[in-house]
Amino acid sequence: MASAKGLEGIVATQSSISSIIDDQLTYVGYTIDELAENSSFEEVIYLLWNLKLPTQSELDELKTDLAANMELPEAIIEHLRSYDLSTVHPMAALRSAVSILGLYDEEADVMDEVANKRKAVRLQAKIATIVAAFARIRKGQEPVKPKRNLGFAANFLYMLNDEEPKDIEEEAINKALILHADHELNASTFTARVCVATLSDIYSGVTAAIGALKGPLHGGANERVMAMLTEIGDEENAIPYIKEKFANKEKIMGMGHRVYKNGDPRAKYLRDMSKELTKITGQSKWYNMSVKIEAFIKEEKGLPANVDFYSASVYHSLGIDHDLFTPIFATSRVSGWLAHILEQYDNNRLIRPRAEYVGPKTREYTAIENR
Ligand SMILES: CC(=O)SCCNC(=O)CCNC(=O)[C@H](O)C(C)(C)COP(=O)(O)OP(=O)(O)OC[C@H]1O[C@@H](n2cnc3c(N)ncnc32)[C@H](O)[C@@H]1OP(=O)(O)O
Ligand SMILES: O=C([O-])CC(=O)C(=O)O
Repeated sequence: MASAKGLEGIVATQSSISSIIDDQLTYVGYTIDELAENSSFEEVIYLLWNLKLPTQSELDELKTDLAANMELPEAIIEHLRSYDLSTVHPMAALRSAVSILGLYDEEADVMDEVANKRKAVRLQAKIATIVAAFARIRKGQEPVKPKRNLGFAANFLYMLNDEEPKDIEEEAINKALILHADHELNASTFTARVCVATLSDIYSGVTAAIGALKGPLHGGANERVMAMLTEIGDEENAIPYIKEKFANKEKIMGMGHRVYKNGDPRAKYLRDMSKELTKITGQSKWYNMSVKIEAFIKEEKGLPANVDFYSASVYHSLGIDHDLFTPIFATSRVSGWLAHILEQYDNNRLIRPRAEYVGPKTREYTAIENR
């Protein structure tokens, strides 16, 4: 039985949600380009969960439902307050809070399709609030309740900053949320599907997925990109810094991808946003540095920038704390996880691959006193 390390190239399921073909990403057949240019995040959520674009009234209903479900049970706020706020990473806080959220949902273990869709709305809505509330609590600020008249992107920024965002800020977050929403069988989505294929509940699936997204080889890379840019500090240090990383055989965060070998189609939108936003904030150096690094790594190693690379300078320009970058990714990707969870339930079979055994051949047991 031969194995494929990291399951590279293995087709593990069929899915109607998103596809990556010839370096083009589509959600339910619509290119990411059309969606990024024209749609709202709520429209994309509807698309991923229903496999069709909403009519205006369907979209209005989803928006109303999401806004109505954003508020957190007081018990979750109390849990967030109880963490060691000086050390707990927001992704760890989010992972734990989502698990705890399941304890307060009477329908958590109800498995019918309609109840699962209701839970999907509740989870999608509340994850944004958990991220914003935790960010404020750890600064000694009170959490801000969502406003029913704001869209998802604007509400998230409002709850984070206690101030309604400017149009350009709302547009940037809306586009980033669209671009991160789904990505075929990435590691966290696969994790979610493996979990719920045992017929475990939605909260377990999303909790497991958050754990997988947190790692630096996946969603956790965006925070580390900003740490790297900060360490580099100035444009002229960029190439010597990367050369040293190469000499030490260290990986450059935000570069490379398992599937895209010629370029991640999401990166160009984030690159453009980074250019615009860093210019507005008078901090073009982050963009200039990023462009230099991207070109050098492409030239030296043939590796493209992935979605995490330019999202770092985009979120930084919006004044967002660096350790919230991956939780923002989760706030978007939960829409994709939920779509895949619903799809998995719809046509389920336990996911249980095999391992190629490479340990010692069968041996005789030695009694403990003779070892
Ligand atoms: C949303 C997302 O999850 S996007 C990915 C976010 N993750 C990152 O940005 C972390 C940095 N990137 C990486 O670690 C990898 O490119 C991954 C994890 C994304 C993909 O990994 P894999 O498909 O397993 O590629 P793998 O690690 O085998 O790399 C192939 C070769 O390219 C090199 N390589 C890949 N990525 C990088 C990188 N970022 N920096 C330097 N070298 C790299 C590897 O060292 C390896 O070289 P070798 O053949 O000489 O040993
Ligand atoms: O697909 C992957 O392996 C990682 C990725 O880009 C994502 O999850 O958006």
